[in-house]
Amino acid sequence: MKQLAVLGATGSIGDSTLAIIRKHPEKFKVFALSGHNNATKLIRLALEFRPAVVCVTSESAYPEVQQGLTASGIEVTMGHEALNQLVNESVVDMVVAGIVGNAGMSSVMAAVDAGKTLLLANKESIVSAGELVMPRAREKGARIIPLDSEHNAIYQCLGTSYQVGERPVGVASITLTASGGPFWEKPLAEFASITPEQAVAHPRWDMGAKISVDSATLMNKGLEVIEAHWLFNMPETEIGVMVHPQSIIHSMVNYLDGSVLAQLGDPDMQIPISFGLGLGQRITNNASFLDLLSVGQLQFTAADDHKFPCLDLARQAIRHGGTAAAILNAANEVTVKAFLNHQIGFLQIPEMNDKILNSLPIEAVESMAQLSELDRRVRVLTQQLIKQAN
Ligand SMILES: NC(=O)C1=CN([C@@H]2O[C@H](COP(=O)(O)OP(=O)(O)OC[C@H]3O[C@@H](n4cnc5c(N)ncnc54)[C@H](OP(=O)(O)O)[C@@H]3O)[C@@H](O)[C@H]2O)C=CC1
Ligand SMILES: CC(=O)[C@@H](O)[C@H](O)COP(=O)(O)O
Ligand SMILES: [Mn+2]
Repeated sequence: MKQLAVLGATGSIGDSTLAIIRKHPEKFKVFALSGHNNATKLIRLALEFRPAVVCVTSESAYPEVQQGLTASGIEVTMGHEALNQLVNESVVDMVVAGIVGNAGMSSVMAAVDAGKTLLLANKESIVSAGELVMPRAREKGARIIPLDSEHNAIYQCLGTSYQVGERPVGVASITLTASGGPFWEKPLAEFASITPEQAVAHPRWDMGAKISVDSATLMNKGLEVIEAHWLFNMPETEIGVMVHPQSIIHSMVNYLDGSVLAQLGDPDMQIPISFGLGLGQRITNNASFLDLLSVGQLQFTAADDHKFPCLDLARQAIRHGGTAAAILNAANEVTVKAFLNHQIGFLQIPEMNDKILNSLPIEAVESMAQLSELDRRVRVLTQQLIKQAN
């Protein structure tokens, strides 16, 4: 029986994870759940899964959750410090990192520091702090299993002896597939009028709002190139991106001898998450089986950097090195939120991300404290830029 801490349990990754756990009560026990603002859902999940601890990271949602769980005997804690403590509990075998954004960074580092098995969906923490997280994972013996569908696909193709963080042997390059998002075929001239409602309507995946907007700008693919750079220890030049609108091939490994291995499946996060939860062993989930005859055709095209500049911004950030990716990531979190709140237009997301990335000094990455302070500073500067534009 594996004891799990499911962070971001109230979100989309939380939903997919808990749907698999529901199927395997003999294999998994939920030790802890975390949520931020959605008190009602967190209470409901806690009463269903009966964890020992529930952590509410938002101060304003805490009283409601505490009250809702008083009679249950479940311990309710509050804040990110408390979250890091529960991740560190000796009984925890696996941590599912399903928090969105840089807010997940300290708990990812806490899991790595505690030498836990980390099932990683929260890509932003690796984008910002990969230079610190990866060596610390090696030092502490923490096993990282990527849940992000592309990275999980690469991980599956690399085989069971591969350890995340190693440079894969015999590999010339990897290719990350991208759906292209909802605007792949839309003319650039129409981008200025794109609404948040249109942007979150992803054609293939059912995900949270932030990652859905990232998919629409192709920043998601940019963040994934940076994530792959750290997880697979590969240079940016060996990480290709190909638009594949059907989202059936989740990514590919191009071996030195010309062989290409790919992982295929219906676009359902339960597939990569169940591979992670099973620690490489196949366990059942609720996903459908792929029927290629009904899919019919698989298409591939090159990414369009002119229409979607965010992908290239991410490549620039890797080439700059140091704190560049953390700057880009923080700016993007703020611009995406402003777009979702109707404060800026769709085209201003890449424009402002570019402006922030290319106006701040880039430093060597030294500590988590430095990255947290930088994150705070970039958010303030990006907010100022948004204010000036309005
Ligand atoms: N959804 C997907 O299919 C995929 C997601 N990912 C990655 O997984 C992560 C989660 O994405 P997704 O599940 O879609 O996002 P959601 O928006 O659906 O869920 C986000 C979760 O994080 C919690 N949360 C939000 N803000 C904070 C905060 N400041 N501190 C602590 N917790 C917070 C939310 O709590 P609450 O709702 O209670 O406020 C919720 O539990 C992202 O990094 C994303 O890029 C990667 C691949 C696929
Ligand atoms: C499910 C998943 O891993 C997402 O990151 C997905 O890849 C988003 O789709 P895009 O390819 O459109 O970014
Ligand atoms: Mn992905």
